[in-house]
Amino acid sequence: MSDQDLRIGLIGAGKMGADHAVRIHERISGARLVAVGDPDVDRARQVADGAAARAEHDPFAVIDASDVDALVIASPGVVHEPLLLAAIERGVPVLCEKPLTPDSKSSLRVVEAEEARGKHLVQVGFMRRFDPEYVELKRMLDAGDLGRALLLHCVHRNASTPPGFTSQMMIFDSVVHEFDTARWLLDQEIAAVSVRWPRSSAAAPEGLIDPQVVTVETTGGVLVDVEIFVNCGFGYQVRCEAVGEHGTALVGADSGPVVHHGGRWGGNVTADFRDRFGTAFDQEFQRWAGAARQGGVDPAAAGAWDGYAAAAACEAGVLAQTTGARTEVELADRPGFYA
Ligand SMILES: NC(=O)c1ccc[n+]([C@@H]2O[C@H](COP(=O)([O-])OP(=O)(O)OC[C@H]3O[C@@H](n4cnc5c(N)ncnc54)[C@H](O)[C@@H]3O)[C@@H](O)[C@H]2O)c1
Ligand SMILES: O[C@H]1[C@H](O)[C@@H](O)[C@H](O)[C@@H](O)[C@H]1O
Repeated sequence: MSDQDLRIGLIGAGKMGADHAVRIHERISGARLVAVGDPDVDRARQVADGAAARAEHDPFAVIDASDVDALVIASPGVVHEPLLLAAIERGVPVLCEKPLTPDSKSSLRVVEAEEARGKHLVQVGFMRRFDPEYVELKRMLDAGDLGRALLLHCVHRNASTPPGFTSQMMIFDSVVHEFDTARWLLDQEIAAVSVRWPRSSAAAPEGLIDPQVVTVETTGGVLVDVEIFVNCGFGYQVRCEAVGEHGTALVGADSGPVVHHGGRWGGNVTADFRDRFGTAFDQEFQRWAGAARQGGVDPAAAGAWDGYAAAAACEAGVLAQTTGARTEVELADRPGFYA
């Protein structure tokens, strides 16, 4: 610990907040956790105790604290907007877990507040941008190694869903990652979204349409298909195969030790996102802490505009799911501030 450490306030002490607290405390350098805010103060205390930080039941007490240099928001997406607006007003850098907010209007308000403040302060936790394999795929596409990109085939599978997880959440909580990934990998916007589905898995809770297939058309003429299957039962799997004019590249093929034992061979499937993207989260946080010490955000990360664009694509996706129709994405003009 040093006097130069970035002093971080964490908001939200649930599954993700607890994981990020350990990350800050044990794995990244030049930063330490000083406060944890959660209306469930017992949870806040439990997470804070593990990192020698203090607990607050009011998240705004963390945002306003004079010993907090930067914020991590890991509360549910529906409560992000007021927290982000308060952080922007205070002028502190903030790493906000995805989604920026759950709808495009509130996301645009965050974008406008940041632009009015005149400083890039908001980073959105689309951690795939820091996964070594995705970074290599992005490099190949940028360099034109595969020729022009034509298709992305994406697979996004979760073992199971928590209670209350809805068909709409499969778009704005899960496929939001693929919307960001496609925009980032291709340097194109999402133009239109369509959603179809087969019969539901018997493992899907009552009322959940699972799996679904989301088709995305980009402004540059690339077609992206996403299988979202959130009760696949066997583990966490995220894949993306890019098809270019001269070749293909696949990210997320199973890797790790191949074990031969007891007359069988095979390997392990990761259990969840913490497992599969642990390295990406660590890298995301380390780089963000470095940028936040200088008062800003990491240019390699998703910013507020990216969060807004992903929210607009989600909105089109949810509408497409409801109406069954191909739905165009409505996007505001991109301000020069986000060029
Ligand atoms: N990047 C990823 O892969 C990934 C994975 C999981 C979750 N997430 C995101 O992380 C965020 C948190 O998800 P989670 O799974 O940890 O949820 P969770 O339900 O486990 O925890 C959320 C916590 O936030 C607290 N909370 C509720 N309202 C709050 C408020 N107004 N201020 C402060 N805290 C509040 C709750 O008491 C709870 O402790 C969500 O935005 C989610 O989408 C991202
Ligand atoms: O909030 C989680 C998280 O974003 C995971 O990365 C994603 O795989 C899940 O589908 C989603 O529910």
